[in-house]
Amino acid sequence: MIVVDDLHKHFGGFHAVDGASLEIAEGTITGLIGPNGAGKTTLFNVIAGVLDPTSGRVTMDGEDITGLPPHTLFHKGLLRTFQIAHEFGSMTCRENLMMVPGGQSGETLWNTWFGRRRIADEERALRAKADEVMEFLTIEQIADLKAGQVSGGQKKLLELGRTMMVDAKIVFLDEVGAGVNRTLLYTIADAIKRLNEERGYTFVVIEHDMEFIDRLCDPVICMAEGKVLAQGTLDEIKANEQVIEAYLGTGLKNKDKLEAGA
Ligand SMILES: Nc1ncnc2c1ncn2[C@@H]1O[C@H](COP(=O)(O)OP(=O)(O)OP(=O)(O)O)[C@@H](O)[C@H]1O
Repeated sequence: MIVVDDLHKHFGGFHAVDGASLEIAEGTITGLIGPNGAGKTTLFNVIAGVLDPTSGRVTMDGEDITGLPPHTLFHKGLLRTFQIAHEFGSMTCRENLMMVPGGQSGETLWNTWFGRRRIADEERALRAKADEVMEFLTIEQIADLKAGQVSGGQKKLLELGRTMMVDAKIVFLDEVGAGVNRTLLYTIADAIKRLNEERGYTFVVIEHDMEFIDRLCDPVICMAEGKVLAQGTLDEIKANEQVIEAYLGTGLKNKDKLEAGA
């Protein structure tokens, strides 16, 4: 589905992504792990059009999507979750979801004058969709709360919910579990699994929590120093000499991360 071929992203003389090549198969929940500074987020940002690559190629279903801007990729069904921006914190959770689909009729002056009925119909449909998404994620109870007031975990579910407002094919999740308690972490993992199984979403998940990765991901790809080191099941990755060395090379704290959940 996604093929990344010899991708480079340099910041000045620093090679954050240094010739990474990998494939994401349709229908998988692929885990992306690696020690701090391995280049995972930078790789995500290049694939999702947030950063231009220095060189290399990204294709989606055979089509070259290298360097396409996020909104173009969004319309192709490739999404990357973002934290709910501060300025949207004063809107309700439902409104945050309703804002997602672009190109609504209400956006043009013509429609403002002549299309009131259509706008009302679209708003009703959007509201129903938002409510359906919140029900799927079991967060109906926060619909009318301001997004800035809900817990960190609920915010993560809301971020995931934003990807459900459009027909996403592949979703990139960057540490959705960070700073979230275990119970909510499992709720998030469960939602990801159900979206994968019931709605056919493909996921790529960056995560440091190995238990989370273990629960969800197959295959797992390990990066270090801007390169892909290994790909396989989590057990294969954990047993890989190069992977162990890469984690050790960046200090014991990282090695503990690899072993956590073993
Ligand atoms: N805009 C930038 N300018 C300069 N250096 C950057 C920039 N963005 C990232 N880097 C550097 O690139 C390297 C890779 O960073 P990146 O965030 O992609 O790693 P990561 O694997 O996601 O790490 P972590 O697990 O800690 O989030 C880091 O050394 C980082 O400091």
